[in-house]
Order: sequence, then C-alpha cells, then structure tokens
Amino acid sequence: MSFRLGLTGSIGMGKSTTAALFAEQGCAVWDADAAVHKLYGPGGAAVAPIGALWPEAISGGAVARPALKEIIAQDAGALPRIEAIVHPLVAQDRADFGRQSVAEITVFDIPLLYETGGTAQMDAVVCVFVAPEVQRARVLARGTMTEAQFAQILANQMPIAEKRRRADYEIETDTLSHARAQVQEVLRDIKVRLADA
Ligand SMILES: CC(C)(COP(=O)(O)OP(=O)(O)OC[C@H]1O[C@@H](n2cnc3c(N)ncnc32)[C@H](O)[C@@H]1O)[C@@H](O)C(=O)NCCC(=O)NCCS
Ligand SMILES: Nc1ncnc2c1ncn2[C@@H]1O[C@H](COP(=O)(O)OP(=O)(O)OP(=O)(O)O)[C@@H](O)[C@H]1O
Repeated sequence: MSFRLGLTGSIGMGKSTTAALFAEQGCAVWDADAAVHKLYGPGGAAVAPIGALWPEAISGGAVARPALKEIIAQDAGALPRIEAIVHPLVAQDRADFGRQSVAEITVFDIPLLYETGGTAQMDAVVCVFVAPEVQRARVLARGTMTEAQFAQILANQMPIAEKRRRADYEIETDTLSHARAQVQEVLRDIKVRLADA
C-alpha cells in the first residue's frame, strides 16, 4: 500500500504550492480543496443538500462560493452546517483515491486534517508554516477574501503552533527553493523508514 503523508497548515501557508513540489518528486497528490470544488460544481454531490438549506447559494446548477461566503459572514451557524454536508463527502473521495493510488508515497493536502480527525488515516503528517504576517499578506493579495472573512476562517482553524507541535515533519514556505529542499529531505527520511520496515 502507498505510504500516506498528510499535508496540512493554516490558510494560505503554502499547502498547494508544497503539494506541487511533492508531485514534482513523483508523489501522487490528493487535494481536499479540489475535491470540494468538484462537489460544488455542476452535478456535484454537495449541490442538492446545500441548495436545500440555502437556495440563494446555487447558481447555474453549482454552489456559488461568493454567495456561500456571504451566508457564512452573516450567520455564524452556517459554516458548521456546510461542514456537516461537505466533510463526509470529502472523506469518501479521499478514501477512494487512497485505495487506488499505486505511487510509493501519496500526499493528502488537507487544510483541516487535525480539526476533522483525519490523522488516523495517515502514516505521517507534514505541516507547512510561514510567519503570520507573511500568511496574512499572501491571503489578502489573492483578493478572494476580505480581512473579516480571513479572520473568521482563521478562528475556525487550530492554531498553527499546535499543528506544528503535532506534526512529524515541518516545512517552512518562506521561499520556493527552501521549501523544495525540505520536501526532498522529508522524502529521503520516509524512504529510509520504508526501507527499514
Ligand atoms: C468558506 C468557502 C466558501 C471559501 O471559499 P474560497 O473559494 O474563498 O476559499 P477556499 O475554499 O479555497 O478555502 C481557502 C482556505 O480556507 C480554509 N478553510 C476553508 N473552509 C474552512 C473551514 N470550514 N474551516 C476552516 N478553514 C477553512 C482552508 O485553509 C482553505 O484552504 C469554502 O472554503 C467552503 O465552502 N468551505 C466549507 C467546506 C470546507 O470545510 N472545506 C475545507 C476543506 S475540506
Ligand atoms: N515556498 C514558498 N515560497 C514563496 N511563496 C510561496 C511558497 N509557498 C506558497 N507561496 C505563496 O503563498 C501563497 C499561498 O500559497 P498556497 O496557495 O500554496 O497556500 P495554501 O495553504 O494552499 O492556501 P489555502 O489555505 O488558501 O488553500 C501563494 O501566493 C503562493 O505563491
């Protein structure tokens, strides 16, 4: 079976970028955010249950993220209800991918790995991190979230210090070349562990 490496961190700390570096080294990659995009898209399994609760969140047969963000901003109880719909569907997609993966190491990019108890399905966890002021600047530079939306998402995540403490490996995403070198180091270590097993 493929070695399952969970990849997590706080919002905008570089999970997707680091996942691409793992892919560059030959790992298979599964991406929780991409799975959510599929579930929210036309024909996706989350469209009907979300539309049943908030018809105004559906547009063209898909979940419209701007509308959903507006709903979350106005009703603090909305996000847990969305999560109750989305997380079991995401878990199913992840399990299907894991079963089919033939790569030596499969990376699971999961923002809420610790918050949703996903570590039980992982053989090891790597946490990406960067200074909070760099994180904030990067997230706001994308222009997809207001300061208030960023603060709300952040408040819904476990503090990064706690994630780093729990993880088996850490990768600082200050520069691309530094992150790439750390990815190579993590893979070397895992391969030694696999060879010893
Ligand atoms: C809140 C939504 C509408 C924001 O959409 P948007 O396209 O602006 O951002 P995107 O989905 O790329 O998320 C950006 C980052 O926010 C963080 N984040 C997203 N959802 C959550 C959440 N429920 N709790 C904490 N952090 C979250 C993650 O770090 C994620 O990588 C969207 O993330 C959503 O519908 N979330 C609920 C589903 C969920 O829990 N997804 C998380 C992965 S399973
Ligand atoms: N190692 C790095 N060096 C320089 N910039 C980086 C690095 N890693 C990520 N970034 C930049 O930080 C921003 C956020 O990165 P990325 O999208 O990978 O984060 P994420 O954790 O997947 O975000 P989200 O939680 O929103 O899904 C991007 O603009 C990206 O280019």
